[in-house]
Amino acid sequence: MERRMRGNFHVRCEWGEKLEMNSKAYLSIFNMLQETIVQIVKSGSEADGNLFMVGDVKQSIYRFRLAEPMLFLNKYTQFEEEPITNGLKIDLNANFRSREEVLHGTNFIFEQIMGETVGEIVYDEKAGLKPSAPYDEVEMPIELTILYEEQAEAQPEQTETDELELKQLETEEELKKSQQEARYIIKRIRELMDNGATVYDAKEKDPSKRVRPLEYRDIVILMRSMTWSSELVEEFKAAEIPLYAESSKGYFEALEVMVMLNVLNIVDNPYQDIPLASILRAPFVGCNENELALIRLIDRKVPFYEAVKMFVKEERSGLNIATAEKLQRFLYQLDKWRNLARRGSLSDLVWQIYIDTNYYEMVGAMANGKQRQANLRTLHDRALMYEKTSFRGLFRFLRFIDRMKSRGDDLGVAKSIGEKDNVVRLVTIHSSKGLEYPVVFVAGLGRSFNQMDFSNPYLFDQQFGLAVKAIDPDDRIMYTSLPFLAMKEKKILEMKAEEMRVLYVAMTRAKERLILVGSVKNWDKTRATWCESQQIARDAMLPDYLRARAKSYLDWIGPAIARHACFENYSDEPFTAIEHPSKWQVSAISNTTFMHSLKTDEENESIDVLDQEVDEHLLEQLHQRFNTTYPFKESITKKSKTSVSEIKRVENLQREEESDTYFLQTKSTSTYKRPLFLQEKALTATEIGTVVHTVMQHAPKEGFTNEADVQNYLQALVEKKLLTNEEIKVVEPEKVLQFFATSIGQRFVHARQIHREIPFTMSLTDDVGDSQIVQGIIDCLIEDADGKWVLLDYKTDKILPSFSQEQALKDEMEKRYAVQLRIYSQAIESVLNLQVDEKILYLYNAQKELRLN
Ligand SMILES: Nc1ncnc2c1ncn2[C@@H]1O[C@H](COP(=O)(O)OP(=O)(O)OP(=O)(O)O)[C@@H](O)[C@H]1O
Repeated sequence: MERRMRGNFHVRCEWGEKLEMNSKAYLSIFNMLQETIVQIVKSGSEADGNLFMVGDVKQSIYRFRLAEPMLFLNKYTQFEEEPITNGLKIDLNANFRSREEVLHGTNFIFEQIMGETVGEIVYDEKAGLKPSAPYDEVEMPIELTILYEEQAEAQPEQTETDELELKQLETEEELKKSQQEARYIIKRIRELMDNGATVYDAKEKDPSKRVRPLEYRDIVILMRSMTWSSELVEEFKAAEIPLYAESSKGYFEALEVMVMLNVLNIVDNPYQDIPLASILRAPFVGCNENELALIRLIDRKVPFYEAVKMFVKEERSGLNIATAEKLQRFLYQLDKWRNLARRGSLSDLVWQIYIDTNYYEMVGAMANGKQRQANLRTLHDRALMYEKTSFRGLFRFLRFIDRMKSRGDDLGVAKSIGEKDNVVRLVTIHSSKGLEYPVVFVAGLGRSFNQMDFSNPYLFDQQFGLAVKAIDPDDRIMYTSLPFLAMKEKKILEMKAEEMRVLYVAMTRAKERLILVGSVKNWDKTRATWCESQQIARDAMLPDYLRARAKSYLDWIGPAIARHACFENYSDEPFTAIEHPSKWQVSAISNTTFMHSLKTDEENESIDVLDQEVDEHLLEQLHQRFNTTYPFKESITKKSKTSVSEIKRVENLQREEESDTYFLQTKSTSTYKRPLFLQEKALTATEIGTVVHTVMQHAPKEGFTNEADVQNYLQALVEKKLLTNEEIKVVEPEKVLQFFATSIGQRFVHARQIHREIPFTMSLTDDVGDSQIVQGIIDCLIEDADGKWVLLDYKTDKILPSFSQEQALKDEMEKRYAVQLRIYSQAIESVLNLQVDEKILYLYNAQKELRLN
C-alpha cells in the first residue's frame, strides 16, 4: 500500500511529527481504501490541511480495480475556486501536449457525448482541453476512417450475379476486420513515411532541429484489447514494418521457450519420448521425420531414448552414418548437461545450453528474433530467481513451471525492445495512460463493448450490494428479477461511462496526428443512422438514449461527426453543421481495396514456372511418383475380419449365381432380431431358420418316438424361454421326427460324440497371401459309431419343384454351400486338430441329406 501511495499520489503528508513524504498521485484512480488511508494520514481540514491531490476524472479507467470516480467528482463539486471553509480547486485544462486539431477534435466529440446521465461527468467549458503547446502552422486534421464491407447489389438477373460473386470468391481472399484495419494502417504509415511526414519537437532548444522526419518509433496503435494483436503482427510482418505488440500471454507457447523447456525436461529425465523427439527435430540436433522414423524402427518397443542409443551403436558404421553421428554428438552433450545439472547451478545450466546449442543466436536470426531472445533471457532470469528461493534442483524447477502452466499463470511475452528501438508499437489504451506519441492510430473502434460481466446470474455493486436472477425451482425457470434488471441497467451505464473515458484517454495520447479507424458492416445503413443526429438542435449534445444505447465507440463518434461540416460529402440531405474549430478528415473505404487478388498471384506464378528451364531429374521424379501404383491395391478392399456367411455371399456374388429363379431367397438381408410385437405377426425366413436351428441344437440325442414327443419337447423349449409360443408354431413336428429317420439322423442317434453350435475364430490366408480373421458357428459335429467325423449343417431353404431331380439339387447346393462347409472343416481341422471325413447338408424342408465333396 505504501508503494502504491508513493507511486500514485502527489500527497504532501505529515504523519504526526514523524513522517514527511512527497508523492505523486492520480485521484482519478482512487478507490475507497486508498481514500480512507489518505484521510487518516493527512492532517488538518480541507480548508487548512496539508493534502494535495491531482487527477483527471475523465481518465478514470480502472473501475475493474474498484477505482471510484465519484470520490473525485464529489470533491470536484464541493471544492471551490475561492474557498472559505472548503478545499481549493484549481482547473488545469491548459494542454501542453497536443496540436490544437487533436484537442479541438477531442472537445468536439466529448462535448456532445459526455454528460452526467450517460458518462457520469459533465464535459463543459472547464473540462474542455485548451491548446497551449507551441506548434508550427501545419494543419493536421483528425482522420476518421471507416472500413466497410462491400455489399452485393441486389440484382434481378440471378445467374449473372451468381457467376460474378463466384468469380469474386475465387479470386479474392476473405478479410477479417482486423486484417483490413491492419492493412489500412500499414498503407497510411507508408504514405506518411513516403510523403516525408515530420514530427515537431517543441522541447528542442535549437529551433532548426525542432522538425525532424517521422520514424516508426513515433507511431503507436492503440486498441481496447489485444484480441487482434496476432493478426496485426502477421500483417505488419508481411509488410515488413517492425511492430512490437505488447502482450501478457503466450510465453509458454512461444516455440523457443517450448524447445528449451523440453531440453531441460530431457536433461532431467531422458526417458520422455515426446520432449526427446521435439529436441531431435530442433535445429541444433537437426533430425528430420524420416530419421526419427528410422530410430523408432530400430526397436519399436523400447523407450525412444534407448532406441537412440541403439541406433548410434548399430548405425555408426552402417548406412545412416550421418544421422548416427548427429545423435552421438547430441548424446555426448546431453551427458555433459546432465552432469552440470547435478553439480552446478540451474541458471548456469540454462545458459550453457544456450551456448552449446547456439540456440540463442539462432532464434535471434528468426522472424521476431529480438522478442525470441528476450523470451530465452526471461527463462534464464526465472532460473536465477528460482535459485534465490530455498528450493533447489532442476526437477523442482520444472514442476514449478508445470504448476504455473496448469494454473494459467503466463509470464507474458518478455519485453524485448527498449525505449530507443525504432518500431511501431501496438499497445492497449490502458497501458498507454500517462504516455504520449506523435502519431496515434486508435483502431478497432467498431468493435462491440465487452458485456461479459452481465451474463452472470448475479451482479455486485459497491453501493447496492448483490442482485440475483430469480429461480423458480418447481418450474425450473430462471428469470430476470426487478432488482437484477435495475442493477444491470446501472452497471451498463457505468460500463459505458468507463468506456467513454477509455476513448478519451486514447484520443488524448496523440501529440500531432490522431487517426481513428473502425470497421462497419453496412456503410449506407450506418451513415443513414449517423445522419439522424443532424436533426438535433445544434447547441444540444447527443440525446441520452442515443449515447446510452451505443454498442461501440463508433456509435458515439459517428453521430457526433455527422453534425460537423466535414460530413457534408457523406450526407444525403443538406444540414446545418455545428460551428466548431475542430478539423476532421472523414473517409469511408471499401474492404475490397485491401483484398489481395489471389488469382493474379497464381497466374503470375504459373507464368514464372513456364519461363523456367525443365529440370529433367525433377521431371523424372515427378513421373515416377505420379505413376506409382500401390503394390497392395487388392488388399485395401478386403476386410481384416469377416464372417463365414459374408465370405459365402461374396463368393456367390462373384460367381453371379444368385439364382432366384430356382431358390426362394431363404434369408432376408436383416440379421437383427425384430422386436417381439413385430415377430408376432409373421416370422421372416431368417427367423424361421433360427427357430429350426434352436430346435435341432437342443434336440435329444436319442431323437423322438412320435410327433407328440416332439410337441412336448417344443413346449419344454418355450418353458426354458429358448423359444416363444409364436415361434414353435412354425415348427412342423413331423419334419423334426423325420430327421431321426434319415440315415444321418440315425448316425446322430448312435454317435459316439456330438458337438453342437461350435463357435470358432481363425485366420485364413488367401491366394495373394492376405490374412483375414474369420468367425463362424458350426451347427453340428458328430463322431459316428464308426469313429468317422461328420460335419452336419442344417439348411432351411425352400426347394422349388424344379429341383426334384437329385443331381440338380446337389449341384446347386454344392455351389451355394461348398465354400461355407469348406471353411468349417478347415476350422475344425486346424482348431480341433481333427480330420473331417464327411460334410453333410440336411435340407430340413425337403427332408433330405446331401453329402458334399
Ligand atoms: N507548463 C508546461 N509547459 C510546457 N510543457 C508542459 C507543461 N506542463 C506539461 N508539459 C508537457 O505536456 C505534456 C503532458 O504533460 P503531462 O504528461 O504532465 O500531462 P498529464 O496531465 O499527466 O497528461 P495525461 O494525464 O493526459 O497523461 C508533456 O510533454 C509535458 O512535458
